[in-house]
Amino acid sequence: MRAGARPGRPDQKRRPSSPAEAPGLAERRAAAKAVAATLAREATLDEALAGHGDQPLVRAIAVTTFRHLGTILDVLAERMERGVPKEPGTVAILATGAAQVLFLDVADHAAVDLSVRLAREDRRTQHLAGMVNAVLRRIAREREEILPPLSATAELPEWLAVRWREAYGQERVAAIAAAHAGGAALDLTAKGDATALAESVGGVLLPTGSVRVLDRRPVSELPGYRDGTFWVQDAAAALPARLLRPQEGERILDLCAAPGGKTAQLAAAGARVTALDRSEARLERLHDNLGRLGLEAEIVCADALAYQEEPFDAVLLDAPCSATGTIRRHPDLPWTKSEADIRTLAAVQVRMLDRAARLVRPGGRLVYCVCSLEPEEGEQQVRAFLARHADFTRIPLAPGEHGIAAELLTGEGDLRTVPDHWPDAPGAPAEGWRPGLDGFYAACLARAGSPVSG
Ligand SMILES: C[S@@+](CC[C@H](N)C(=O)[O-])C[C@H]1O[C@@H](n2cnc3c(N)ncnc32)[C@H](O)[C@@H]1O
Repeated sequence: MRAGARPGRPDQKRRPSSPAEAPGLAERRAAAKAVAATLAREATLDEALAGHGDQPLVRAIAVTTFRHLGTILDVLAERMERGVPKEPGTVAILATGAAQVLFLDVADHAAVDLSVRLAREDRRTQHLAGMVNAVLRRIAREREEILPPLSATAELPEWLAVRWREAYGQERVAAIAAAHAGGAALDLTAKGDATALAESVGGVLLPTGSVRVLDRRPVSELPGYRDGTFWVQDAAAALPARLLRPQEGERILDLCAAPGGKTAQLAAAGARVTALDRSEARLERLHDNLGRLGLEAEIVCADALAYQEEPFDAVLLDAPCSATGTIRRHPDLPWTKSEADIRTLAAVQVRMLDRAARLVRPGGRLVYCVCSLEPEEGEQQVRAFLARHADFTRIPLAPGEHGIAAELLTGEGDLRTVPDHWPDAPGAPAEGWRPGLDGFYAACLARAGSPVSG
């Protein structure tokens, strides 16, 4: 597969619209299909939307549907005597129709009429066309009473709201949900001088060393992109590699490396990096990314759980996780993950951490991180690891180290970022500031001993 290509599904390809087809129907069909495939867990929303990059309306409808799915499902349920059907194709037609009526600048008659046409053209939903018409018309009539004031927390599925209330409290959950609505900023990591990068792209140099872009130009149009002077990486995602303190010439293993944001940081610091991942397609992206940046790493396609090698000076484990810290970018996540997924992932993380520990030389360092807000995948995981491995201790972060303020640290000195961090520009006010950080957890651990004694 070409590097960067995503697996497509034949039925997601754009059909040429026939001369008789109503204007805008092809876009609604593509959006509803992408939403249905995502709800059915056949693809992530990004994968389902691949191939529609030149159709902003398709993306806008699908993304808006997921951003407001909590409200939309409540609104539908209140207006459907028998409840909202479960079949993903039907939910997608109703939900994309409601998203247009409630949240997008689309004429009601177009939103309703095209949704009804979509229902009619599929034999599984033909019989529901009348119901789609009635429900969406009613939502359009009642829009004024439905809309203000909306609670951001209502956009979260109940299972996630409940567990976050327990972990973070009601106030923080409301702030996180509000941050989801705003989407994510564009952050860059500089290969070299971050101050010069901030100046050249007209961005803000963040205290942690990343650069936040203030305008909305496409990345490839930013000065220095072609020359490989930076890569896109959320400011929180850039912190775990900093916690590892990579040194020139050190052998470092990046254990779940693709597509390579953290590998690039380690290589740019002069470390000799082994970048391991089990996904060949994602490693191709890593290879291409390093190529653009003029950086090098040994690339290994293998299962981390079976990998054996001479122990390294340091290991970075960016473990596969529920990714609930990245909902600003992936609004479909809460609707396609479950508590069971978190339990399954947490069990894999235990095994990965134990494997990673064996790959750290005596006296070496291990950084564990996840882009998840779930304590089972973060704080609890490291506490349990330290209880299992008496030869490892935590290296706590002091407030201010790496530019990380106390509010981004746990009581134990680990990193814990949440999407509502940095509502205002840290340091000086910045015009056009876009708030927020991905939710990340990271801990730096040291193995006892010295290289000589090992
Ligand atoms: C969170 S992503 C890594 C992101 C990457 N560190 C970066 O900064 O660009 C997790 C990665 O783990 C990989 N992965 C999942 N299970 C794995 C396994 N058993 N062995 C190796 N890689 C695995 C996935 O393919 C995925 O690329």
